[in-house]
Order: sequence, then C-alpha cells, then structure tokens
Amino acid sequence: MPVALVGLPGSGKTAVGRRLAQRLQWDFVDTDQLIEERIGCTIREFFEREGEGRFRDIEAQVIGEQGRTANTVLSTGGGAVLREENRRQLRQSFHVVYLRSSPEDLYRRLRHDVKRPLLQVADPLGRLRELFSARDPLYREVAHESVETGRPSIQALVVEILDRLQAAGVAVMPPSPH
Ligand SMILES: Nc1ncnc2c1ncn2[C@@H]1O[C@H](COP(=O)(O)OP(=O)(O)O)[C@@H](O)[C@H]1O
Ligand SMILES: O=C(O)C1=C[C@@H](OP(=O)(O)O)[C@@H](O)[C@H](O)C1
Ligand SMILES: [Mg+2]
Repeated sequence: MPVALVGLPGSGKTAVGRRLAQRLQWDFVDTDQLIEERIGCTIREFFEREGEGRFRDIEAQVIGEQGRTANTVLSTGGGAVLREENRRQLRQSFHVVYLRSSPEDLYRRLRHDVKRPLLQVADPLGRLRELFSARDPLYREVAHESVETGRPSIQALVVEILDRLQAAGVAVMPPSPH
C-alpha cells in the first residue's frame, strides 16, 4: 500500500519522504512539486496572484489523481487535510503517517524560509500556533501512524517510520546493499 506523509509546514514531509522512498526503493511524489509543474510558477507566486482558494482547488485535483500506485511515498502540502474529500482519499488509498511537531520547533526551522506563503506574515510563530490548533485534529483524524518530529534527525525519523511500516505490514525492507 502506498504511504502518505501529512503535517504542518516544516515538519519534514518533503525531506523525510524523499529519504524514506530511497530507503525502500519506492517512487517519491511530492504534491507541491506536481502543483508547481501544473501552474508553471512557484506556489508562493500563485498564492499572491490567484489566492489560496484556487491553490486548494488544484491541490484537490492533484490529490484526487493519486493513490493507485503501490510502492510510492507521497508527500503532501501542509493544508492537504483541510478538505474533507482529500482526507477521505488519503485515508482510503494510503497508509498515512502524521509528522507531528510543535509550532516552536517548526518556527526554529522555518524562520528564514521565504517559500511558504502562509508564513510570510509579521508573526510567523503566532501563525504556526494557529495552524497547529486548527489542523492537529485533522491530521490525527486522517493518520494511521503519528511520529513526533521535533528533535530526531531526518535519518532517525526514517528508521522509526520504517519500523512502523514493517510492523503494520505495509512495507518490507529491501535487502541492504552490503
Ligand atoms: N527532523 C529534522 N531535523 C532537521 N531538519 C529537518 C528535519 N525535518 C525537516 N528538516 C529541514 O527543515 C526544512 C523543512 O523541511 P521540509 O521537508 O521542506 O518540510 P515540509 O515538506 O513538511 O514543509 C528543510 O530544510 C529540511 O531539511
Ligand atoms: O500549510 C499549507 O497550507 C501549505 C503548505 C505548503 O507545503 P509544505 O507543508 O510542504 O510547506 C504548500 O502546500 C502551500 O504553501 C500551503
Ligand atoms: Mg514540503
């Protein structure tokens, strides 16, 4: 069964997902990357020009097209859980892993990041706290597994997720190269 990663911006969906896919020798798909290919500009530019609602429409389209391929790790955008149809699609077609982080840890990671439109505000930590309160219940609703990501390294998180996936019978580790 394919695996999807959900969580707030900066929780590591893209970075951890890519390494997890490498380790499993699975395909890696990032919905934000697919969206950027489709819109032909960066997500930040698109937010500024067309607004968040249009972005969410395209995000829902892209998520709706996923999920038929086994041996895939899908990294979503942080807001993928906002729409009920997306939550249903993720929960049904994927084994969903929630990368759970505190707003403070995310702020430490993202305070100099200019790519995330929702955090280009006067008080990004306040914004992360609001996003956490609004979305933590949605991530929990959709997830089959939840992993705390504040302190561990990307490598350690990959090992923990692999253990969970094996315990759940979702993935079998390929033989080690040495
Ligand atoms: N567990 C971690 N430890 C250290 N740095 C991390 C960790 N997870 C993510 N990062 C770094 O934080 C930044 C944001 O990660 P990213 O994968 O883009 O998050 P997301 O896709 O969830 O928004 C990247 O520079 C990434 O390398
Ligand atoms: O949290 C959000 O609503 C968003 C998160 C972003 O992805 P990351 O979670 O990978 O930053 C991207 O999809 C867009 O900027 C909206
Ligand atoms: Mg990402």
